[in-house]
Amino acid sequence: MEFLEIGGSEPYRSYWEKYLSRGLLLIFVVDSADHGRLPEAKKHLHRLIGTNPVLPLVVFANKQDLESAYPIADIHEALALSEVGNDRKMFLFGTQVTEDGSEIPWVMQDARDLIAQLAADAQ
Ligand SMILES: Nc1nc2c(ncn2[C@@H]2O[C@H](COP(=O)(O)OP(=O)(O)OP(=O)(O)O)[C@@H](O)[C@H]2O)c(=O)[nH]1
Repeated sequence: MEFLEIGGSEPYRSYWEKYLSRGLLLIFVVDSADHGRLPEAKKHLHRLIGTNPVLPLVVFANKQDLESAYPIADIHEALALSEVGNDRKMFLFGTQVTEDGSEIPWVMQDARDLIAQLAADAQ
């Protein structure tokens, strides 16, 4: 399985749609503590998934270790995930990673298994 990580900053955004058309699923990572940018993340997410009505979507609400992080329910609301529709498989995980990557939380392992399954189903 091949993963392509495309940065979220402005200069990289033009690549999103280009590569998405060749992808088996979309993994969209947001910073749960960056409250100010969630509306922008929501806008881009909905624009992206609007190009393919059935592409499976996995959202990582990352940085859950930070005190200021929005809980999952708030991320769900902020990204308007209830508007994603019933034709698409959609999953939302609260995630966090350690700085040196030494610990892989169980939720990441579950997410990995799910992603592998979704990719296999899409092939
Ligand atoms: N506390 C905490 N910090 C994190 C977590 N994940 C990433 N970081 C830190 O956030 C900073 C930015 O991480 P990047 O992954 O480079 O940022 P990014 O937003 O993905 O950058 P682009 O790929 O350019 O969009 C780094 O200092 C990471 O160590 C997390 O779960 N918790």
